[in-house]
Amino acid sequence: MMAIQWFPGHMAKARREVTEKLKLVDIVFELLDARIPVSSANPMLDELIQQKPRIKLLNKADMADPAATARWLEKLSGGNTHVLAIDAQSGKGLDKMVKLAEQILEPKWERMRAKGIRPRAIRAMIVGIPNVGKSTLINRLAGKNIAKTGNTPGVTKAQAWIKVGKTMELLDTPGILWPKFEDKETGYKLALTGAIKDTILNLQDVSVFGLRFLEKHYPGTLKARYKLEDIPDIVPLFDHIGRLRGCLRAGGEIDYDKTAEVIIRDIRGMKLGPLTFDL
Ligand SMILES: Nc1nc2c(ncn2[C@@H]2O[C@H](COP(=O)(O)OP(=O)(O)OP(=O)(O)O)[C@@H](O)[C@H]2O)c(=O)[nH]1
Repeated sequence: MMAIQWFPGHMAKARREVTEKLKLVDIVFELLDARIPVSSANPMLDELIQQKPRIKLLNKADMADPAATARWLEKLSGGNTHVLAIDAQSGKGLDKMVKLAEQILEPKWERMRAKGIRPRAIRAMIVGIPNVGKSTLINRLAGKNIAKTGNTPGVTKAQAWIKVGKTMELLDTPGILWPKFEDKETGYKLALTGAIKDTILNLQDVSVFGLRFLEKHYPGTLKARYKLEDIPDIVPLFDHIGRLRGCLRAGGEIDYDKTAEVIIRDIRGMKLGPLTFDL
């Protein structure tokens, strides 16, 4: 995972790089995290892409609440927006993304054929925030490990294309854009899904947000995981989980930092099952 701190200079550079790459492609795959389809979007992408065809991919669908994913697929698609749920790690849904791209670009290809131009491969790129699964997806589509994780600042290199089947060529490096920094809640969701570094937010705050979210939206799951009859207030809840999981200091007191880590690790590690945080 790339450890990016998004300072204004980095944002400007990322924007420039994505803008350059966009000129080379016919279609953009916007990779989103199926657990946070709204919070994992980059706030500037619409402006950068403008009228270029785009397919939104809800990745890590295996980690998201299937009912919520079904609702998001319906809600986000319509008009010019196409959405698919995928799982880049296992490869689920990837055949559909190539077919959908062919379908979207068919009118353009038809026009080329009508002018007597021999159709070339569709050129595509992947964009997304850190840790959303860009490299995993590129590697999957390539069928071998040729996509590199991360990039080297200051080193400009020629773009290389990966052949995906007979009809598509994919840029071998993804466009990396920053996540939203709009409000605390978005930040917590990004932290719970591993999109931002653990040092950016206070882990106790992140875990408290997680527990309150679970209490509200997935109470049965919360109770089952931590052997609760009822869900108590936040401090006794922390005490209970800390004791249950052995997060204790030398004197026997509950170690809240450790407890927070355990809760976050449980959520990220799917110990509470598949969850969606944008509902
Ligand atoms: N469960 C699950 N995990 C996934 C999926 N796709 C990617 N991952 C995992 O998510 C983590 C991040 O994946 P990467 O492919 O490195 O993400 P990236 O977007 O290239 O990350 P950066 O290099 O930070 O920009 C890895 O641990 C992957 O194994 C998926 O569909 N399901």
